[in-house]
Amino acid sequence: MPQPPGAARPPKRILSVGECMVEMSHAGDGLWRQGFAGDTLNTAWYLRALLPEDWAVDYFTVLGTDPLSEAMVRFMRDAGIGTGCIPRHPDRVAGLYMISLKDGERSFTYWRDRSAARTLADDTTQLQAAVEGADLLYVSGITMAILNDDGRTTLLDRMAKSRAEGTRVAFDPNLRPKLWKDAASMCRVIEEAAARADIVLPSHDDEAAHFGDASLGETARRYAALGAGEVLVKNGGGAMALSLAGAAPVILPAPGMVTPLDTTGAGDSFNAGYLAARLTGCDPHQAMLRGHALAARVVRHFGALMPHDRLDTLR
Ligand SMILES: O=C(O)C(=O)C[C@H](O)[C@H](O)COP(=O)(O)O
Repeated sequence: MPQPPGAARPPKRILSVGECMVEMSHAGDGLWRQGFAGDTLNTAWYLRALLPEDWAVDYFTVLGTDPLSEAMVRFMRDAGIGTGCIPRHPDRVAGLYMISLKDGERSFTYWRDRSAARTLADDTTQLQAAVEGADLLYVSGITMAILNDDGRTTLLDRMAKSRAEGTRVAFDPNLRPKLWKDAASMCRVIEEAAARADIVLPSHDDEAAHFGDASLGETARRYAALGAGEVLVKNGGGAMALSLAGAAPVILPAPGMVTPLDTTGAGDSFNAGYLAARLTGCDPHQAMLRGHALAARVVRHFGALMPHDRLDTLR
């Protein structure tokens, strides 16, 4: 509907869907720091830091009624992330993960088998209500991994419907074999989800390990062939590949590597930098540079989430 002159434009809205967990990360001297993180929340966190105020960034998951679930919702709300559509499960609690580091490269141990978030697609109406009105829907392979078969079908349908209704759908395959029953189901569901996305943001090392892609270009081509109009293949801080509208991939040189302290959140923060730039009018090359600049900061920090006030200069 046309707006009367001078009327404020309604806010644009991103909805990120997935699981936020209690995070235990290194604090030095054998101590552990408790935070909150999870790939889709990490991207929402950095999107909130980067996007102007006329964008709403909302998160959809399911949490428990336990004190840590309460603290998690407060944590998101205090950061300016919308939590209004997060339902509570009466008997399940928030999941937990711990970061182990070897030369700055992270690996994760999870306690999330019965987390509340696993039920996020059990109620179709609730999910649909959360997605309604979103300009961008953001989902990852981890979101897919934590659901049961019915939940996966529900979320895949929602992605397809939202896309048909004009919501842009962005997807990071974020391959986590530990969360899947076997590699074949992981690869099948990841491709089904990617086939319902406009923007796909895979990481080449994971894709090479699980899909056998011999090059960055091959990863880009594979996802473009599934129907994504925009595929940006991340590459651990090195040169990346971009495929637009099914055209042959081009290689984008990256501006230089940094020595990481903890790579947790590198991919998620890159996605936020890239998407925030794309949503505010940058071309994919500029957006890649923004994503890279943010991820280069994040890997110099322990844990997935850097405080917003340390990101001021990136806005
Ligand atoms: O593994 C999960 O389920 C999590 O959500 C924990 C982590 O916060 C992200 O996985 C970090 O993701 P990267 O940006 O790829 O380092």
